[in-house]
Amino acid sequence: MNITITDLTWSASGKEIVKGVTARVRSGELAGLIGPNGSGKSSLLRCVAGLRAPSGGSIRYGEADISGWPARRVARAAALVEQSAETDSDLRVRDVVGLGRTPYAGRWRGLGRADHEIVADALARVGLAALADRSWRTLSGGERQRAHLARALAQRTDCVLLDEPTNHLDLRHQYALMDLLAAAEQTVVIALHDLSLAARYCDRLLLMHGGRLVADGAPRDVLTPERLRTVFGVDAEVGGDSLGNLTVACTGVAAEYPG
Ligand SMILES: Nc1ncnc2c1ncn2[C@@H]1O[C@H](COP(=O)(O)OP(=O)(O)OP(=O)(O)O)[C@@H](O)[C@H]1O
Repeated sequence: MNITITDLTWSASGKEIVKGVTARVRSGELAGLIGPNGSGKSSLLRCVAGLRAPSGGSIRYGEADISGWPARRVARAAALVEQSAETDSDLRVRDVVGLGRTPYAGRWRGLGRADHEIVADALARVGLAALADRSWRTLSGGERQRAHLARALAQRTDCVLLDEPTNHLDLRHQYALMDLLAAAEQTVVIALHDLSLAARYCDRLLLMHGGRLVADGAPRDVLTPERLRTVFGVDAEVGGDSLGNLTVACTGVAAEYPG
């Protein structure tokens, strides 16, 4: 399913935070949302996930404008993994992942057999099958992050939106997560700080700066040394590894950075 964002604006506390963003993520694409701290990535993702009502513009899933959609309808189309998604109560891991089935549950009934199978499959895909009956409280940060991804997978949506899902993960799990997303048939938008991961895995990159979308294209077109200096404030070398993957190596803080 395509996600079409048209002239999207979102304001909070009287301040415009997302400023007229227009972009289209095509069905099945893995799109990376990059930009410095405070550039508006999470705000944009939350609008796309229907959790924030835009102050202007529109978001369409396929041909349908989602404004006015009830949360349950949005949750059947797009799953969001938030940056520090917390789950307070002392649930088992499989119960937390089972929350992904909520948009499909009847009012008075719990999960059915098919739901339990979907939960087990999602846990297996993120490598957490062995921890299914563990208490949520006992999980490490990285295990929690993977369980939140499993919850999103269990939601069985056409779109998956992820806000910095790699930030607690060790290297192997970062690459495993990106492999999983790259192989997924869903439309994926992922906010990432790690530009090497973004360069290697994403079909295209959306670069945010100061609430605006300042570049949108293939990683090798977006990640130029000039943009890394002016947008991120770093000096960097953009090159390739022996497998032909694009690489970004920061060499230091740029001497001049307008912010
Ligand atoms: N509810 C709010 N009220 C006021 N300001 C907000 C609100 N939500 C976000 N902001 C501000 O909007 C800006 C963009 O925030 P956002 O979280 O979208 O950035 P980000 O690119 O995801 O940053 P990071 O990389 O640090 O996670 C920040 O300056 C933030 O302080």
